[in-house]
Amino acid sequence: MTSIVTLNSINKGFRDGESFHSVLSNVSLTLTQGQTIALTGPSGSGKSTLLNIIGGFETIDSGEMRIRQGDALHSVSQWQDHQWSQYRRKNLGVIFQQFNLLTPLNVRDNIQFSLALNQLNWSPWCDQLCQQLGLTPLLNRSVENLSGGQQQRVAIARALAHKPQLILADEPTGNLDQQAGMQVMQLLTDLAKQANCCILMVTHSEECAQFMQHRWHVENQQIIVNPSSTQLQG
Ligand SMILES: Nc1ncnc2c1ncn2[C@@H]1O[C@H](COP(=O)(O)OP(=O)(O)OP(=O)(O)O)[C@@H](O)[C@H]1O
Repeated sequence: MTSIVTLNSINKGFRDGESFHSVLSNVSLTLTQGQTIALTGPSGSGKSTLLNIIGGFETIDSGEMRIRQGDALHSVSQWQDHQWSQYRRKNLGVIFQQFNLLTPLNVRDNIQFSLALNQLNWSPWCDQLCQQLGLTPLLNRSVENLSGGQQQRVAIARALAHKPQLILADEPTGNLDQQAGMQVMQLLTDLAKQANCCILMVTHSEECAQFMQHRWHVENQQIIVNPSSTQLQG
């Protein structure tokens, strides 16, 4: 199994006035190529914080994070902004609950925009993505006029268009009804498998978690890998 991100004994907390609030304590984990993980845990336990650390949107207080670029894992401790930007553009796809599409643009331009950031052109893979996501007839439609399920399918196409090694998803079906949510989960997992992408997905939904191969549960500043049902209930 090829490791793409490793965290080694990392700590993260936030300062609140005079006090310090520890969120993740001495956490070690490895994300590997093609692995899919549901990240669950109580509200405020640190799920989004973990996603933000792995995406380079939050720094760690101590410990070591390493990220694969090419043939090797590199420590990010000395990375400058431009190295984080390059990592995010090339290696990362992000899917949010609120879709975060460029609303004045049509479907094709939303996907093309993300490719252009990597100096990539529209490829047969993009045609395949659109086909499987049911977006081909919608390519010239403005995204603001699409339904929630359609918009989330555009967000998935955009996140996967450059075949990133890692997809970070934060409640990707949180704004969708049950049926659209399950359809989006099926498409996301099928397409990520075709592209050999790892998915780390925050979810509060048991149905969504079932689509992932693994479950990581955040509680008491720790991550429990593949928890028992007793641990999930607390
Ligand atoms: N930028 C910040 N400044 C201060 N505190 C923060 C910041 N970001 C997160 N926190 C705190 O860290 C803790 C973990 O927050 P986080 O958003 O990671 O939780 P979560 O598990 O994703 O919660 P939810 O399921 O409610 O979205 C919370 O107590 C939150 O208030």
